[in-house]
Amino acid sequence: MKQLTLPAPAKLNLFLHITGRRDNGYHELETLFQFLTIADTLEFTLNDDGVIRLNSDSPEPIALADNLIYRAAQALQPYCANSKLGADIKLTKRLPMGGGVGGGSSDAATTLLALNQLWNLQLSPSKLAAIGLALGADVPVFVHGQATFARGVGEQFLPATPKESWYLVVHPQVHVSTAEIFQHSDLPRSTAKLPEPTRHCSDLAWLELHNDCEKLVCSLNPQVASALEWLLKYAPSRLTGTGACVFAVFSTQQQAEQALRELPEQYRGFVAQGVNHSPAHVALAQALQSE
Ligand SMILES: C[C@@](CO)(OP(=O)(O)O)[C@H](O)COP(=O)(O)OP(=O)(O)OC[C@H]1O[C@@H](n2ccc(N)nc2=O)[C@H](O)[C@@H]1O
Ligand SMILES: Nc1ncnc2c1ncn2[C@@H]1O[C@H](COP(=O)(O)OP(=O)(O)O)[C@@H](O)[C@H]1O
Repeated sequence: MKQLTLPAPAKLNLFLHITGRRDNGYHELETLFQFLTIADTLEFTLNDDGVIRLNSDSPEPIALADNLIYRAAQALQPYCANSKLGADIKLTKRLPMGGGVGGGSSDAATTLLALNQLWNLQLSPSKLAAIGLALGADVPVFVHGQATFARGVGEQFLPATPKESWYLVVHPQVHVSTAEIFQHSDLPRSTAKLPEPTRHCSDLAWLELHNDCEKLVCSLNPQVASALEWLLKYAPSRLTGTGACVFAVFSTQQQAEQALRELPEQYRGFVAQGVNHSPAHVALAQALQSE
């Protein structure tokens, strides 16, 4: 295999509870991840000069050394017996950056999955997830590729099967710093741990759950508050991750598309379906089958 094109899907945190804080400052979370059908696209072409090149159409350029795609590829190079193996990578960016839909983490995970194949490394999913965790807390979820109830700081996973609803995701066009939210003194940090996580994930009792970052993010960013207020006129709605994106849940694509048509022009938005198997894994399996 010399070429591989894979999606890097978005995620939503259908809820996000903060249940404590560790001595190192990191927060203990309980959160439900589901993938979306909207994705960045990454095209990988094997080269034999040992160099990793990235060609990105991203509207917000990132220095190569900071790009999670480049960092993921670099993290795999020590596992390559043949030091002449490199990759030319083309990124088509569709996901809003730093919006709580996980685009950077997903790009990193797709890079790990693709180069594991192209460089024939045969690293297990657990090994790839461990390499990914060093790049970001959400990377392992994208590497495993299954909707997940996660506990701790990105290290305890239970497969989940939330309803594959349709979502209208709205980006209020502001940037929220994850680190700033987690450092804030007003962030609630003591939500009780869920007694029986699997029950909550399979029947999607998520309306009874919440996102502990939502109130603080809304109070610091009036644009997020007003986007959420607008969405709530249409359907149950919530913040994803630490924002800035907010989402509303609909039973049908038509309902979500209808609300999108009425989106005020100061926001950006898209409609996508929630899926419990990552589109990256579906595409990888198809590529391997047609080999
Ligand atoms: C909380 C989530 C939920 O999906 O938010 P989003 O980034 O998606 O909005 C993520 O796990 C975020 O993951 P990621 O964005 O990779 O965060 P990291 O780079 O690992 O951490 C950024 C900063 O947030 C704080 N942080 C992050 C995760 C965590 N469980 N506790 C923390 O206190 C730390 O101060 C850290 O330095
Ligand atoms: N390929 C990439 N795509 C998006 N963001 C990236 C990428 N590489 C590095 N980053 C950095 O990671 C940060 C978090 O990215 P992203 O995953 O989009 O945010 P979030 O976790 O809030 O959804 C961005 O603000 C950006 O600085």
